[in-house]
Amino acid sequence: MVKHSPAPTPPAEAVATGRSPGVGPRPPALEFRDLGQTFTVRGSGPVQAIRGLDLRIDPGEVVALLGPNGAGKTTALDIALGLTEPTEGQVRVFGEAPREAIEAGRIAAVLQTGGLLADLTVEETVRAIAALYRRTLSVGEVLERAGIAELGGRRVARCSGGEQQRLRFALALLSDPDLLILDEPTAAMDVGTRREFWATMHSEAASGSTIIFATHHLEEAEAFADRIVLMARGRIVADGPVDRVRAMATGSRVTAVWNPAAGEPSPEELPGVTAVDRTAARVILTSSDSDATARVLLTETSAREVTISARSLDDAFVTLTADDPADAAPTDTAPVDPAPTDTDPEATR
Ligand SMILES: Nc1ncnc2c1ncn2[C@@H]1O[C@H](COP(=O)(O)OP(=O)(O)OP(=O)(O)O)[C@@H](O)[C@H]1O
Repeated sequence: MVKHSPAPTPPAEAVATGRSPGVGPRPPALEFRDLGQTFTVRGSGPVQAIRGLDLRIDPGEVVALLGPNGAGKTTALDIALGLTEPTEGQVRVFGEAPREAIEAGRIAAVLQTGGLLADLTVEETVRAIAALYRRTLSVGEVLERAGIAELGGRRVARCSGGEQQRLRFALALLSDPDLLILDEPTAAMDVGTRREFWATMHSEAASGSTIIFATHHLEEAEAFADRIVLMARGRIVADGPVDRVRAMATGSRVTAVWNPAAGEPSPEELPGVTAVDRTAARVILTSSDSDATARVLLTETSAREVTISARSLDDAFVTLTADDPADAAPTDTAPVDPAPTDTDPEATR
């Protein structure tokens, strides 16, 4: 888990009033309010890519935007970058319209694809883009920060996919942005390059940048982000710290032969339990914290033959994001599918 440097301590006056002198309260790095995006497609019906999205990301957070194909991740990021004007709702970047934030150099993006000129060298590419800005970091510094200082003289055409992606990252760093947006930045990278890329991003995050990245890889989100926003069909279906969302996505099934006696807790009261089912012989609990559930069952109740069934992370992720969006609460309390499967490997405790 990445540890961030703490936000700068405001002066006492600012603490007392909740405001910084002269500049007002610190606005969120990114805020969507009741955001909606409907695309009109000629020859077919409208496509609702984003529906009623409320999201607030504070400065210094590292947030992974997860979800299956078509969930609306790219559309949401495009709106944050001012590339798409939302059809409903509001978007603010550090309290401003996205275009203003971009003009002020406060937000930058590393997109999956993006024109790089094959015949320029890495350094020439950075110099060419730097010339478009009024003020930038030095070319040497961004190459260093992107981990490609030794590639300055190499032609872009000779760079690997991962190196080209680092070059895009160097370009994004030129304006020394406070908010970095990465849309599937490692999609074209092999495992080793991917690891190196995230190591570089770690140091950016450690210096206090806000980072939002879209990914399909739950493991990548888990390794790098401290918050996951899980989207499906244009809505948020889960939002919270990585451990919490991971627990929701990996919710286990705990079963026991148990008929609660007087004085024992009810199944619903056990820690981590999100759903309770019964068969003639057993009580079946869906739990976000199977260890805690089983511990109380074994130590504080008359339950016996306690079993825990692990669900695969991928299966759980699919279940969570495949829910009917109309039923999915846009909060961090999305339910985990309680349906047990016969093929779960069971471990008896
Ligand atoms: N310009 C467009 N015109 C019409 N429909 C669009 C447009 N852009 C996106 N969509 C549709 O909006 C929905 C959300 O797409 P989006 O690209 O935001 O999803 P995503 O989560 O980024 O998917 P992926 O993981 O595949 O990149 C999809 O149904 C997509 O087909």
